[in-house]
Amino acid sequence: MAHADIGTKFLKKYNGTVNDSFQITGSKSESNRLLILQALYPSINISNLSNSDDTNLMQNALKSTEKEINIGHAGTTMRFLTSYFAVKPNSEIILTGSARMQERPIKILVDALRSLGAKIEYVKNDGFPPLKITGSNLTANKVKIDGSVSSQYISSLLLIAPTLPDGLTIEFEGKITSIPYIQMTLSLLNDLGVSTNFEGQFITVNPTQEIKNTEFTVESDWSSASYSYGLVALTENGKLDISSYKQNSLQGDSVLQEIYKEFGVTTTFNDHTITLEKVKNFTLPKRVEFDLVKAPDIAQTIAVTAFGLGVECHMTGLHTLKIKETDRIIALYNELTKLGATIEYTDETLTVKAFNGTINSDVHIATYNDHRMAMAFAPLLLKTNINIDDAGVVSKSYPSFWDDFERFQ
Ligand SMILES: O=C(O)C1=C[C@@H](OP(=O)(O)O)[C@@H](O)[C@H](O)C1
Ligand SMILES: C=C(OP(=O)(O)O)C(=O)O
Repeated sequence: MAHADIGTKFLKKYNGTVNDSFQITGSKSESNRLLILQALYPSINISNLSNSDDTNLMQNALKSTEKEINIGHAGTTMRFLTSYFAVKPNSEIILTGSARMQERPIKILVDALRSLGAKIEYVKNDGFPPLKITGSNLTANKVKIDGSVSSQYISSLLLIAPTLPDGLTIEFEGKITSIPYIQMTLSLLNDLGVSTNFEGQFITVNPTQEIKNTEFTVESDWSSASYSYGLVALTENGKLDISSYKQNSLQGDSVLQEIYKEFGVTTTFNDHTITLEKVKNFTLPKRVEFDLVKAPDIAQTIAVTAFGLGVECHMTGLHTLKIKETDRIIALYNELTKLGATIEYTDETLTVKAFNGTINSDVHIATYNDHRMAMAFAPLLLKTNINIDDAGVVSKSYPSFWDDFERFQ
């Protein structure tokens, strides 16, 4: 989908107010975990499943009878299916993905599965997809893994762990990254009736044949909500009602509620709807600092909000950003600089310097096949005319993003 003129269209219609309500699709993280669990325990029913590409790819892969399955750009789909197919009886498949997916490392997970007895071979480059996976019975029950690169490897092992004859004990080497995603996986297992224990550098999962709970409702996606926060933050007195959210979320990105207070956006729960509201005449801080090691997916949204408001913003805990849909630190540097920003970065930090000039207009924002680049920059349309290249990339997690966005008119 080419949306090169989306900025011009938006600005022609936008009448200066943001006041609306809409429903955001289900969390792709919860959805993709529950789909794997449903494939392992078929009595599970899921409602409010995500309509994202990544979740559709997961559903299609689980139904597929083909020898080769292509999961496109979907990281969780790739990582979770690797363990799933490694234990699927009588199966032999090639699991592949987009050119970018073939650059996203998977060795840590493959080594862990192989140490448990799995049969996995690299089809092209060692350490990267595509993988040839032959299903087998894994009988070992202990594995050591580096937890500092991606929590998706850990969640992948945890999802199959209760189906192993003796369950599984995972021992972490190094610091554990993106912990809320591991806790989300454990909570869903606990809801199913699987008993788990996470203490220090160890997680233990007990073997489970019969599950207790079969009904699951996916909460809406908090990472997708971040773009509504970004939009409201850039208004004078905007207000948005979005649903369906829970006060006790499994999603680490619900920390947005705290983070956006710093930009003058309040969050109020009313049943399952949250109201985001910009505080009138809010006095912005000069500088903010956030450690995003537990919420890496909202880094782009925050960087753009801070730039749009002229607030200096220093973010740490970003070491995983370079192996996501694109190298997100470089992508942010490139695109914010085009708009006039001064950016400093290292491998794990990014600073947007205070800015009080005029944002450059008629700039093309490149999106690098990264949904979050398109959605994070969109709120800047309240400030200036920009063109978001390849705007259809949003479908990876939030297919109706532009429909929701174009309502603020
Ligand atoms: O488990 C998950 O659902 C996810 C874990 C995170 O990845 P990392 O653990 O690689 O940071 C996150 O960035 C991704 O969007 C979704
Ligand atoms: C990193 C992301 O997804 P994945 O790793 O699942 O491709 C994301 O959605 O921001």
